[in-house]
Amino acid sequence: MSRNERGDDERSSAMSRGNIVEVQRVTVSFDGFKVLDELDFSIQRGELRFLIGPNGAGKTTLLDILTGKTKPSSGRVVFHGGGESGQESVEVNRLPEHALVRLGIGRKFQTPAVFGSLTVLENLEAAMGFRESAPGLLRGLSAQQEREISETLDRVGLRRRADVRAAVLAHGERQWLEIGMLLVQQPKLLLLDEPVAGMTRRERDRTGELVQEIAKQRSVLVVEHDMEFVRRYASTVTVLHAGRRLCEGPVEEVQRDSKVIEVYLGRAHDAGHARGGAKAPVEAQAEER
Ligand SMILES: Nc1ncnc2c1ncn2[C@@H]1O[C@H](COP(=O)(O)OP(=O)(O)OP(=O)(O)O)[C@@H](O)[C@H]1O
Repeated sequence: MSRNERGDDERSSAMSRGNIVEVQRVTVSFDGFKVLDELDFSIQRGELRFLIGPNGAGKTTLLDILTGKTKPSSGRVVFHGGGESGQESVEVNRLPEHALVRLGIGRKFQTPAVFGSLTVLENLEAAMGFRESAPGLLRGLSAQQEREISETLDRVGLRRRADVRAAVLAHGERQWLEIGMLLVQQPKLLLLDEPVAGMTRRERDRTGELVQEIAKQRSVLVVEHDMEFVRRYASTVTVLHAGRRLCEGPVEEVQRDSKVIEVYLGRAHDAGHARGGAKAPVEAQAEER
């Protein structure tokens, strides 16, 4: 190996030490159509990353790849949060979804998956139980776990709603409860799919602050169409288009990029006439409800 090659190798291993997950030349094809096209993508430890792009760009498919729901046609996904140390590299494609959840890849879908008949507190306890093995569950929660649940109630702002049944929560509260349920499972990488969809402005602001708070302790990837929210709470943004990375960088740079304006942001001003069936970013939701 030449000195140059060794240098490249060392640099790439130094880079991967800083990354929690790496998507390496991943292609996903459905009926010969490439939804992800030799995509390279990574997220650093402790990073808050936003992912935007027109409809059909492959954003959801990328989340599916990261959680093991969809297996790539080629390429690989490496999660650097495995093993006892929480630093070991694990190949995502080789593990079933539930194993990846236990390893620390947590995902929140657009529709909250909370138990309506249970209270907020009971939902958090149930989620904590999922972290445990069956014998652990039978022993009940430890004092430490109860402390964690209590801290989570404060973090997601649901302390005063602890004994309320989840079925009667407001839309925003239900979303925060689900985020809380993910947090008690201690994910190292948290994936949020359009977390502010359908929220009022106040709920969006609280969610933005919550997401930034969470990202101080773990890596977070947020898929979002609401550009007002992205501008306000994102630092680094990746723009996906036709299964490839179109642009990546600070939000101020990304929104000035002519390619991004052409394929995505420009459509905000032409929402009713978006080309190729693409949906415009949700600027209108920024209005006070
Ligand atoms: N299981 C599947 N079988 C066939 N085609 C699929 C499947 N899943 C996704 N696709 C196609 O892959 C493309 C990308 O879809 P994907 O949902 O990843 O895009 P997206 O960027 O998340 O879009 P949106 O913003 O609308 O959620 C779309 O054309 C979609 O129809």
